[in-house]
Amino acid sequence: MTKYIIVGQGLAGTLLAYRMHKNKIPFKIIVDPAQKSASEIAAGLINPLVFKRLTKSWMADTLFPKMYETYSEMEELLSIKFIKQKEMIKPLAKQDIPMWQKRIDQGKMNHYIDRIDKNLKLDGFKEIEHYGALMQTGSCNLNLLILSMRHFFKQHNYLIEDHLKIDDVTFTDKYVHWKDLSAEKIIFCRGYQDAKNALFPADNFYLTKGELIEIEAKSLCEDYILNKNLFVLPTGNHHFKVGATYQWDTINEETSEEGKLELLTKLDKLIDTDYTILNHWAGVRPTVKDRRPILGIHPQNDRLAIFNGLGTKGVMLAPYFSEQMLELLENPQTEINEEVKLDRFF
Ligand SMILES: Cc1cc2nc3c(=O)[nH]c(=O)nc-3n(C[C@H](O)[C@H](O)[C@H](O)COP(=O)(O)OP(=O)(O)OC[C@H]3O[C@@H](n4cnc5c(N)ncnc54)[C@H](O)[C@@H]3O)c2cc1C
Repeated sequence: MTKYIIVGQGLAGTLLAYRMHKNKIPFKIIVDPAQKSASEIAAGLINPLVFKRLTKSWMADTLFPKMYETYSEMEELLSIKFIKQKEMIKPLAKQDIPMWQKRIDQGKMNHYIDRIDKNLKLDGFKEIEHYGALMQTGSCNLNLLILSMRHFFKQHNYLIEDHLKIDDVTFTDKYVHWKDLSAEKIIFCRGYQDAKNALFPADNFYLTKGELIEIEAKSLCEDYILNKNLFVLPTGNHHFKVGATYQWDTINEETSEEGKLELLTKLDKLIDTDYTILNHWAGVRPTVKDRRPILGIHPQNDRLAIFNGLGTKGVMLAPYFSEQMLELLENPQTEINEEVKLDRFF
């Protein structure tokens, strides 16, 4: 008997489980390590802006402080560093400059835009005529975070490595049961696998496949993250993650030659140095039709809950919304953000 069963140990399950541990709430977390997880391959880029119309990312001012606070707590808990802050350089076309200047003059993005400038020559990159430089940007080494937390959960006897089949989950008056485990509630955090979860309404996800590569480039500058149509993220030892693609027509976890070609074509427009491809990954982002996370307890079955829909920005969203999710589980009357409520699909 435990209080909560969490299914899935990607970013969503990991952050929710971390909060339960922190609050000394009994739980078990089930993960099938053979089931691919977007979190284990994602680049983990942290970027507060949406470049298209140069706006702040949804709720950035609220999400950012919680994100840095939570990850630094977890770094301390695990005695490892998985967050790296690094300035991001966004090469600009001449016609972009007035909009960037306007945003700087308006003063609403002073936390995030450091400056616009020109003529930047970085080792291994083609000369950048105009650019914007961003602050509070960086990356989260998600693979390290997820696997270190898996080790931590194992040590504390929270983790069950198994594949959960929906048909094996049963409900009685007050409890939910799976194999020999019983709990007050089960929370699904299975990433894109929950797009086909028979226990919840269908057709709310609009999944996005993504591919990225890792390269080694001995003479490429490692001081900044470059972001123009794709990102070039230094990860140390002359290694860089380069990504990502957005594909909506074919949803699977297979790497493709087209995906690789798309990335290499864009990369070659940005850099002029030799490199070797070390890795190529593909995964599926749990993106929702209205682009908002999904949090909630099932209105017709209060033993059933979901925390999902972290989409393209899981690193920013998971810390804040895992806290809201736990508050909701502990007190179902808690008012959470309207836009993320599971109720919107009923
Ligand atoms: C190519 C790519 C690049 C990305 N880049 C970024 C980025 O730069 N920045 C950013 O913020 N976000 C990025 N994302 C998005 C980010 O990865 C997601 O928002 C986030 O990882 C989703 O986490 P999740 O826990 O919901 O899902 P997942 O990470 O997919 O986790 C699902 C979990 O459920 C488990 N599971 C599934 N089915 C079962 C079952 N039946 N039984 C037991 N366990 C099960 C899986 O093993 C896994 O542990 C990227 C995604 C992709 C694909």
